[in-house]
Amino acid sequence: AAEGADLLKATQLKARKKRLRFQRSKIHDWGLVALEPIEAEDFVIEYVGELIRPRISDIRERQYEKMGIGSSYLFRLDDGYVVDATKRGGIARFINHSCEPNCYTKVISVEGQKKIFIYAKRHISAGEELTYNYKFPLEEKKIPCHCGSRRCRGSLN
Ligand SMILES: Nc1ncnc2c1ncn2[C@@H]1O[C@H](CN(CC[C@H](N)C(=O)O)CC2CN(CCC(c3ccccc3)c3ccccc3)C2)[C@@H](O)[C@H]1O
Repeated sequence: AAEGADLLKATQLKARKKRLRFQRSKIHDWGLVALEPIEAEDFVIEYVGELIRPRISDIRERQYEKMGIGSSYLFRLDDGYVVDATKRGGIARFINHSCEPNCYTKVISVEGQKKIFIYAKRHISAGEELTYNYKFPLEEKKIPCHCGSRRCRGSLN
């Protein structure tokens, strides 16, 4: 808990709002682009959504599949909890996956409330699309990856 609070304070200190914009992506549909340079390890944005329990997320996942909107505004946490950005989400839900990402995610629990923060893995120039590794579990049905990086694994899952 202490570690979470310190990390949250450090994040808030470094969290001078980064100017970001969602726009058409070369990777997939819409993506999130940095409008200003971002330094390595800088806090970029929080993945905001509703924190839902595993059972609820299964029900919603089936709902979204039925509505044909895919389940991927869902950010799965290690303990099975899910942050669902489908209905009430921040623009972080537009960040695409890359096999050589320029950001990484960190889950911090503060007073029992889990928050997902996205940090820069390296210096990001203005105009670059933000990406992180989705770390999707391996599945039979592959989603081809269009990240375009040299060491692309070819699929998201
Ligand atoms: N490297 C990559 N290579 C190939 N594909 C990649 C890569 N990275 C991400 N993706 C794709 O992006 C997905 C993740 N995505 C990241 C952002 C995305 N680019 C986007 O433009 O939304 C968020 C999800 C995309 N979905 C959109 C639903 C939308 C909808 C559905 C049907 C018809 C119209 C609209 C919807 C709208 C309103 C409410 C609910 C759903 C959610 C991955 O699951 C994968 O399909």
